[in-house]
Amino acid sequence: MANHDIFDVTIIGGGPAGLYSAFYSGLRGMKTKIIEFQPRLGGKLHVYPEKMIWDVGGQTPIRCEQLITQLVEQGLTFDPTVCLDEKVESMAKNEEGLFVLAGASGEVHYSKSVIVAVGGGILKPQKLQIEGAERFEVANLNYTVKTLERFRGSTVLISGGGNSAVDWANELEPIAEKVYVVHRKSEMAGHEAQVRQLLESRAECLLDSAITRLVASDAGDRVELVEVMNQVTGERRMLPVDQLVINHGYERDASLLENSPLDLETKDEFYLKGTPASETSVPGVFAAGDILQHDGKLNLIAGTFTDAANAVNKAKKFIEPDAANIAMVSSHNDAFNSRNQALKKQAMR
Ligand SMILES: Cc1cc2nc3c(=O)[nH]c(=O)nc-3n(C[C@H](O)[C@H](O)[C@H](O)COP(=O)(O)OP(=O)(O)OC[C@H]3O[C@@H](n4cnc5c(N)ncnc54)[C@H](O)[C@@H]3O)c2cc1C
Repeated sequence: MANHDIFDVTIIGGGPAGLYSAFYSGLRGMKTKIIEFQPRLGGKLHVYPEKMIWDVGGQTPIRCEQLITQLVEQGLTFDPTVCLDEKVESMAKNEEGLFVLAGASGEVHYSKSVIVAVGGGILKPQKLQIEGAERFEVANLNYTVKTLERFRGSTVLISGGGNSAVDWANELEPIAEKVYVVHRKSEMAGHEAQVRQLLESRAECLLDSAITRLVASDAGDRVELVEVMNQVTGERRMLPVDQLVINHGYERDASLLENSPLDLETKDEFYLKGTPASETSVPGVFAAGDILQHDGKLNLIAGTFTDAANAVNKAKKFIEPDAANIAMVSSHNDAFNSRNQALKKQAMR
């Protein structure tokens, strides 16, 4: 036990809630670790990096990708320990009162307090159910639209009919050579205005249809033709494509809370039932972001920041009962003295 590094707070999840928690716990002088399943920080924002975000206070419209960069930079201000590619499989408490987090890597993480910031859990895109499809993933089979530029001047086939599929089709339509949208139902399921925009655009929507076959290029690494079958008429079409985008929703891995032998009260069998001050039913375990549920909960990026600051303040009091309830505001906080001087020097250059 003595060989293990013990953290004041361990944050599970590196999305907006986890990153702001890391910033704020650093501000409160806590020894902080952040554990993220994905190979990068930023959370669910990586699902929509090209979208413009308008509803984060103090940010004029900002590309989500830029917001990720800023959130990460702020989250790392106080140099927390960051473990990427690590899934926390369970949380328990040992006889010494420490939280013990079991990582899928085999590593065990020890902490005096925990902030659960896992959002909607681990999201994995539903894969295209065609044998051998995975071999095209490096070349032109995509599960997200990371940059619009990748699709400029291309013939793109999007499979899916929900909000994201409709959104991507609308964004790609003006820059792509041709956009096909293949959806297995007879109507698109996205927001009404966006569906109308799509139906009135140059994009061709193939409803009641599904992908039945992929034909590879001569080199075998790219999809060249996609066979689409109308499930009502049985008609099959072979469509030449440059890029294929699959948006069939996400599988959600919510096993963390199920596997944890702590008396954590949940809501709708997944969310952590908590207080507006980010406390859960287990002392020492706090929650922030989309995973936290209470009557006043705001499921926005902006809401994650308040949750995070509350969670950190409560965690600080949990491990140091005599600590102040909240941190000194940043404009008067000594933690920034040397950084402010460096910034001033930089501005004078
Ligand atoms: C398409 C789309 C558009 C959106 N647009 C907006 C918008 O314009 N404005 C707005 O305010 N909000 C928007 N949202 C909502 C916003 O993205 C979420 O509210 C926000 O990401 C929640 O942040 P979070 O940190 O709680 O969770 P997440 O961003 O989901 O991050 C949670 C992180 O925890 C990790 N994790 C989960 N389980 C484990 C585990 N066991 N071990 C280790 N790591 C784990 C996940 O990999 C993930 O990185 C949008 C959401 C979507 C899907």
